[in-house]
Amino acid sequence: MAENGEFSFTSRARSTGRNGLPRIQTNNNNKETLVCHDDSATPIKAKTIDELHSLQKKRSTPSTPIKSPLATGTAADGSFAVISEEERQRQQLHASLASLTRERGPKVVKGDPATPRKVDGQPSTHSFHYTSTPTFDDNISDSALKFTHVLYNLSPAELYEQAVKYEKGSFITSSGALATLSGAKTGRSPRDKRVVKDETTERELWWGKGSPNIEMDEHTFLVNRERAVDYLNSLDKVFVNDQFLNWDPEHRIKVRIVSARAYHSLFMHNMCIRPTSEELEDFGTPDFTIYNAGQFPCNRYTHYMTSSTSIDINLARKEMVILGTQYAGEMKKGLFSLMHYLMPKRQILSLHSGCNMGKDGDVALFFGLSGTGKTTLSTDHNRYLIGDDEHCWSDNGVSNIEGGCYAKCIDLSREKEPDIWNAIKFGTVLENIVFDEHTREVDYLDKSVTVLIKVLNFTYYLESYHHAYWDFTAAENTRAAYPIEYIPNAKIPCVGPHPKNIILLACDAFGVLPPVSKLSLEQTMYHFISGYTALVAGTEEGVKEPRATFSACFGAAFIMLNPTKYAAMLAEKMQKHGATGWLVNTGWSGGSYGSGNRIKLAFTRRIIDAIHSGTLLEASYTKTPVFGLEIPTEIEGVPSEILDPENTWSDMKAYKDTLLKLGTLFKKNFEGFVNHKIGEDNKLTDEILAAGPLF
Ligand SMILES: Nc1ncnc2c1ncn2[C@@H]1O[C@H](COP(=O)(O)OP(=O)(O)O)[C@@H](O)[C@H]1O
Ligand SMILES: C=C(OP(=O)(O)O)C(=O)O
Ligand SMILES: [Ca+2]
Ligand SMILES: [Mn+2]
Repeated sequence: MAENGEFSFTSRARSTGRNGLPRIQTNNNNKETLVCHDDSATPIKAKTIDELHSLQKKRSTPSTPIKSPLATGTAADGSFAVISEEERQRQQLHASLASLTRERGPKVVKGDPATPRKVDGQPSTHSFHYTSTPTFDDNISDSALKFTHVLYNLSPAELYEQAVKYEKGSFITSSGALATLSGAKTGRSPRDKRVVKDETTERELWWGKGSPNIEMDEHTFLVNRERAVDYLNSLDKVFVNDQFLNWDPEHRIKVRIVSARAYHSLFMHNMCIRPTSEELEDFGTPDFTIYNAGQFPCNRYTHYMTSSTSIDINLARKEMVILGTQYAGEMKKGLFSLMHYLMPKRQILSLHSGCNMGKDGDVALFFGLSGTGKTTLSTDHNRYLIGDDEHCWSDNGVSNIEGGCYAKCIDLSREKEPDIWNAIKFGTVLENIVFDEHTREVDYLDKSVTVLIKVLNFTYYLESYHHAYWDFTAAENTRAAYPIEYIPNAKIPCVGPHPKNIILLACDAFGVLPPVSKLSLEQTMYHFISGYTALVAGTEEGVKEPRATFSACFGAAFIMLNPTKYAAMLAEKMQKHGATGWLVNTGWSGGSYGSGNRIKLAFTRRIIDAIHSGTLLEASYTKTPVFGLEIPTEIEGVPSEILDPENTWSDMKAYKDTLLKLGTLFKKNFEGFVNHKIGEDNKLTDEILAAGPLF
């Protein structure tokens, strides 16, 4: 017989029950009651499982004292009506989701349909309370009667749960990041980006050859908008994010993002500026709204539609519609296009650049096309990160447009990029990466998901001439999106003084541009307008060759006005603030792709260090043929022989041919700009022209 006081089989005589089975006794002293009694735990308040679960979640406390439930507002007829703050917000959301052609619907309800809210107490910032909570049955009704549940500004934890529960391909990785799939598109679709041409935009925007703005009319926009809104309303629930763009408080823009996926909502939560609870309560009407119905295609019978994807911007309506692509970068870069329109109107220059600041307040901008190193090089353990991709330069200095970073993570390593590596944790969205099914450890070398898409793009090629281009942005485009504060030395608020160094990044897969050259103002403008890079894309399996890309202002896909407008503003600002321009090749050395190698990241970092510290400005220089670039003879930590590409190629004829080939490509590209005036007179324009390759 056990005497340890925990439990024992007691003697038959004393404990046999009606069925003759011995009772279990936990306490020898408790002979009277003879019930199982666990007194090791403290008693809990809940009497039922449901009650217990209700204790698990504490209601968010409103950040400001609850406003009187009855606030005054003005009704449409001008009379004073009494509406609550809740009702005002509901009407706001309803307006965002309403059809423009149907009078009834949708019925907008805040909160998850799967977890109906209790009707009691005070309103919280995150849920509305209704006397009759809709059930799933309501959704079997027709479109005018069904409920659309709005999941409004959910937290990352809530979005994780939504993603893992309802979205195929969503998993938590070993470091806590949310792994997602963006579907068939793993990069942007620049040939499917359309802008409504109306009287104003016809006059103001850049149209025609070289412009990223493919025209569409207002009516077609509305057809696509309705398609997106109908799709969103057909769902049980949609996600709504209300957030900000631009850390400059004077020029902050309020954006609303309506989307169907938790992935999209979390992505934008990370990428836009997150409002405080107070700011959210006073958010009001957004300045711009995105309708992301990316899972749903556009209709090829609709005028202007050349594929099943369309990303449509209507500046007059302050709206953007996404159909047929779930690549989240479309939203971020779509808003960037908007800023490229709004900011120059206010004499503020919008820039496709990374930005960081030294301990002494020296600011550097990093311009470059996708994959040239803006994110990698602006993330620098010895400097404050202002932002990795989109900035504004105003009379006050620089400000980041975004609240997060979007890093490429192909071949990412902890050793080479520790800050980005460590940012991939809970809250971070990881797109299209591959992980171990059991340990959930990510294999950053694995390109399987994005490689598969190369084949898909080839299918598009057969389907339509419009897609007869190589999609550079999609290949090997695995990505991580994280809030900027995940980088330990982020500068919050993300603003800084006027830049001292303007670094133009080019990934020259031809291997003929020097690792670094110091530029005159005219050369800076020439290379800024050219916007050169050459990446490598596999055309057929096993055959890879560099291809030159020229993208005005290092971001032609996003600019709205003629490139000369931005160029003139940059020249004026650089002159006024005495900034120095640099051209840094983060691409190949010792030969083109195939024979040479990509310049080691460690060497590029030493080059950038020397720019920041000012030592490179003091170095001695020689001039290169063809491009006329000033190259330093020595940089600490970098082998001197690689500073002049001529020294690194073994085949001198091949080097000279390649150099001339690239020079010719530059000249040809610039022909498109020779007739445009930059700045007040023709003097600067002529000087910029003369700053290009001469041979
Ligand atoms: N010398 C180098 N300089 C910069 N990046 C390099 C270099 N060598 C390799 N890389 C890789 O190139 C990629 C640059 O991408 P990223 O910084 O995201 O570009 P961007 O932000 O301009 O699109 C990263 O994956 C980085 O690791
Ligand atoms: C998000 C993008 O930006 P980048 O590659 O310049 O970082 C993109 O081009 O899709
Ligand atoms: Ca980037
Ligand atoms: Mn970018």
